[in-house]
Amino acid sequence: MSDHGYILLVDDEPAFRELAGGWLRQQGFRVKTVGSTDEALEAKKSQGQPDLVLLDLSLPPYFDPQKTLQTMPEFGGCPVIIITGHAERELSLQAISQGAWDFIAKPIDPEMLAVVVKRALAKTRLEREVERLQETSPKLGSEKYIGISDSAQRVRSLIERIAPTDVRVLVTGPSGTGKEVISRALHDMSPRAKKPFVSVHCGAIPAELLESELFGHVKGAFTGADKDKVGLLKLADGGTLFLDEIGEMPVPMQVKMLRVLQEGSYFRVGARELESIDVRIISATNADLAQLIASGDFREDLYYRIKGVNIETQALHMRQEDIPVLLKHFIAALETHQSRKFYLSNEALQWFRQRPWQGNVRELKNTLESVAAIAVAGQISLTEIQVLNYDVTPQSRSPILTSEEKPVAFTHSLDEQVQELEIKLIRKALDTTGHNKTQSAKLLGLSRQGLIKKIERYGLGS
Ligand SMILES: Nc1ncnc2c1ncn2[C@@H]1O[C@H](COP(=O)(O)OP(=O)(O)OP(=O)(O)O)[C@@H](O)[C@H]1O
Repeated sequence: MSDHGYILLVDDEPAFRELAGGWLRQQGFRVKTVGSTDEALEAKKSQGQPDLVLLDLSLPPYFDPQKTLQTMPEFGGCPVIIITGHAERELSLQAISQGAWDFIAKPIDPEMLAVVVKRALAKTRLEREVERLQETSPKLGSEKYIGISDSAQRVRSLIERIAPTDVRVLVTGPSGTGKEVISRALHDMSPRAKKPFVSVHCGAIPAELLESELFGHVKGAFTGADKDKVGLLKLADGGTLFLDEIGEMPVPMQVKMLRVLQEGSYFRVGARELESIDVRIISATNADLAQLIASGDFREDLYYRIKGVNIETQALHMRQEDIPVLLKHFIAALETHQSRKFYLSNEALQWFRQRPWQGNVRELKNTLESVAAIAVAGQISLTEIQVLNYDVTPQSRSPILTSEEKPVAFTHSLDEQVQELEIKLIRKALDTTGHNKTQSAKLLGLSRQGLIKKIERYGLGS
């Protein structure tokens, strides 16, 4: 097969087919010529999807250009170039408005034909490349878990390594630290990505309903079961089942779940036939499962079945360096969502950096969103934070910057003061990251190259 591309030429004039087909073959294209739309669709079935279709509009059996135009979508989305008989300009324009890529008028100039065809094939190639990249890009999912700390980087690299496998994963860590974000990323980057991701909050469903929610039931299985019901497990078939707060699953249900994990099969409530499913199980908890096992509230055998690989998240106060990048990420999301810009003052950034954030990233995000909601002209400063009654004591203003901050005096030019501030911030960022330039650049919102230039300019290299 020629790798220049496969062209399907549809025209009812044998002489034209011969001539144009010959030119195109000389140019290195693989060409199939047919005389009607029926034959064209037949050829598509037997010879596969063309990269390009050259289509005469006046074709048997109807010789009706409108009818021919209606067949365009059946060529599977590849570019269609219309061949017009006698300078039918109107018709050609109409064809383009209906999705044709281009048109070319008879008598055809071979050089013109070659140009038009090459341009259309380049489009096909590009589109296929984009599709391929979208399907295979390994980073798309894990990049949603934001952070530059060692802990966040470890989490991302684990996601990338285990997502393509079917290994079971247990995500542990404090509430609001992104356990669900991780679980979704694992699914999005897996071969199951196009199948469902079904999330079950094991503690939120009353114990007596959980079995029927998960496994489904048959009509008449219990009072109120007035029709068959498909369970969440079946809905997740082929995809991922996310068992959130697995530590809260009632013990009798744990026994039933164990069977599913061991055998891949279960009974719907009230049913006699076994159901089989193929799901990947990801579980998450902020509870200490070892302690629950010791107190008899969690089955040890189930623990070993769900554990597979353990991904552990850290409380936000243990990785403060993640706060600026998380804020940047959430602000960008707000900007996209609200189509407006936000500006975070340095002092506000410091305030965000220092809070204990017991509710972790969830609390950070909610707080930012509340403050942004009242930010006049998008300015987020300590004033807005104070208006919402958050504590803004002078200590909470300390930090990166202000511990060394002097009162503003107009003894230096603005440029000099800006430079002084830049030097302080760069030094502080380098100290905070143990002189890691990539991380420092991220903290400062600069490119690595940009940071290196500034370090050289100010003579800050050690
Ligand atoms: N590293 C992160 N990157 C981006 N967003 C994050 C990150 N961590 C948490 N979030 C955001 O914080 C919020 C809480 O995250 P998530 O629900 O995944 O936490 P969780 O650990 O599953 O919480 P819980 O234990 O309470 O269920 C979500 O809005 C999520 O998008």
